[in-house]
Amino acid sequence: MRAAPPHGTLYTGRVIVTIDGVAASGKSSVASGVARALGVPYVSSGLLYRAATLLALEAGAPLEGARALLTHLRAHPLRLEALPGGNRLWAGERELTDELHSTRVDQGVSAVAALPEVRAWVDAQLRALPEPFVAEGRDMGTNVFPHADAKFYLTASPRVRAERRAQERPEDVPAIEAALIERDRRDRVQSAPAPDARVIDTGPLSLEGVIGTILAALPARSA
Ligand SMILES: Nc1ncnc2c1ncn2[C@@H]1O[C@H](COP(=O)(O)OP(=O)(O)OP(=O)(O)O)[C@@H](O)[C@H]1O
Ligand SMILES: Nc1ccn([C@@H]2O[C@H](COP(=O)(O)O)[C@@H](O)[C@H]2O)c(=O)n1
Repeated sequence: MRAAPPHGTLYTGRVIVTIDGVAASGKSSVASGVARALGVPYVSSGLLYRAATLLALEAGAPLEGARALLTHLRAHPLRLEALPGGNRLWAGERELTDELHSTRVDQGVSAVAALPEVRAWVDAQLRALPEPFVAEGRDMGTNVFPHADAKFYLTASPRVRAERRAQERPEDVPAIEAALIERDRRDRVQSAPAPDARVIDTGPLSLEGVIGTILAALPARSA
């Protein structure tokens, strides 16, 4: 069932909203809430990088070797399923979703995401998606959808993000914080906010507060 959108109409037609930000800043939770309110799907670009990383780790392929990785991806095509309740990632008949947020994928994914060939592979899949949708990641508003209708960029201090993530992971807060800082450093090249993005510090806000801030900032649409 679709939630009521903020302006009394569902978003329809060719509309893209981008939500980028640093690691664990709330991108997927916020994108999901915004998309539900608008009655549109959301897509988590990070899942494609995570899935490529998981397959490479399982195959024992070097994470820095684009050629071997892309050969593997062509042999095992990935499918991103953008459902209202969340994104699911499939490799053929096998669902990978629950395996994509492990610590080993967290640690390897930035190396894979640094490969231009892998970025082009992800970008092509995202640009083929039918609008409307909400897209979240690092470079949705800059590189992939520079023409997006509305752009947001989420931040929060490493400590706040680590405390939130500690509810989901076995590691303690200092270890998670150190890993987030390192992942931000490795992802820095593709993680700059778009000049026309609204930057939101989620630190003092609840999840509902961030979602409400974004919905209030969206241009009204007619059905
Ligand atoms: N404003 C908020 N207030 C409280 N908790 C939040 C807020 N935003 C997100 N969270 C919580 O923080 C955690 C991380 O959020 P989420 O997974 O959506 O971040 P992400 O940016 O998509 O992470 P990643 O970059 O690792 O994929 C989740 O447990 C989520 O519920
Ligand atoms: N647009 C994007 C999205 C993600 N990445 C890389 O994938 C990693 C996992 O992404 P999450 O959003 O799930 O944290 C991330 O650390 C980046 O290495 C990217 O480069 N561009």
